[in-house]
Amino acid sequence: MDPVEKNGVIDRWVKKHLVLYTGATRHPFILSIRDGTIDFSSFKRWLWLAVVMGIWLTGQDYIFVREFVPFSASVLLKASKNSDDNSDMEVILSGLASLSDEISWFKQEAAKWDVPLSDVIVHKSNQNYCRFLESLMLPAVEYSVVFTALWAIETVYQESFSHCLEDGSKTPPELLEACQRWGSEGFCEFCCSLKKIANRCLEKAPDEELKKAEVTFLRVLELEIEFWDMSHGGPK
Ligand SMILES: Cc1ncc(CNC=O)c(N)n1
Repeated sequence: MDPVEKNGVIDRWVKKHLVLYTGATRHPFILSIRDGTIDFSSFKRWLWLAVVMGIWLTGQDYIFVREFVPFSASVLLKASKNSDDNSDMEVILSGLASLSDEISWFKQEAAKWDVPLSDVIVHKSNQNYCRFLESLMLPAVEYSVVFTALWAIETVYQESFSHCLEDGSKTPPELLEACQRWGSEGFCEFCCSLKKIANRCLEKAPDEELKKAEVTFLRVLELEIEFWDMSHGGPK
């Protein structure tokens, strides 16, 4: 593939796999937070459900994030060894710093709702996702491949939650704080930095590696959809 054609790999992939991408970033769970698409008689019940599901997913997300931290650290390690740009490390490090903040927030939320995080039972979909992260932590997995995963994981959350904050959304106030965590301007800029780095790495990647990164991108989208799907399965 000639270099011009490789430009903006990420945008090309998003366009090519738009159905799956939209499936992850506009999942019915997210749309139900945003739209309040319900008849008014059941509004209270819906609000209650949304809040309960939000809290339950928070417990699952806490478990996910505890696996996502070592994954991000493994990307950092690869950056220190393979990257030709020193600023990659700073971007990854800032991501790790916000994960530290996020873990404290999860604990605080759990205390507020009186749900002990130590008792959370890991859902099968979440377990699959954590296993996938583990497989990416192996030293042999290329920097461009893991970076694509990092970009995709963060961006699905950013796009989903910023959608819940757009004008006209009817997000329950109890969930606003969660939405602001990932829907904020700052997190959006962070995802943009991730995208630039991912594009830079992918432009230089040999075709074989590029194929692997694309498959990894699709796997993240599927796993994110399955993560949201837990909201109608409930605790299992
Ligand atoms: C399932 C999932 N995907 C992405 C994120 C966002 N990254 C870190 O917080 C998250 N918390 N959980």
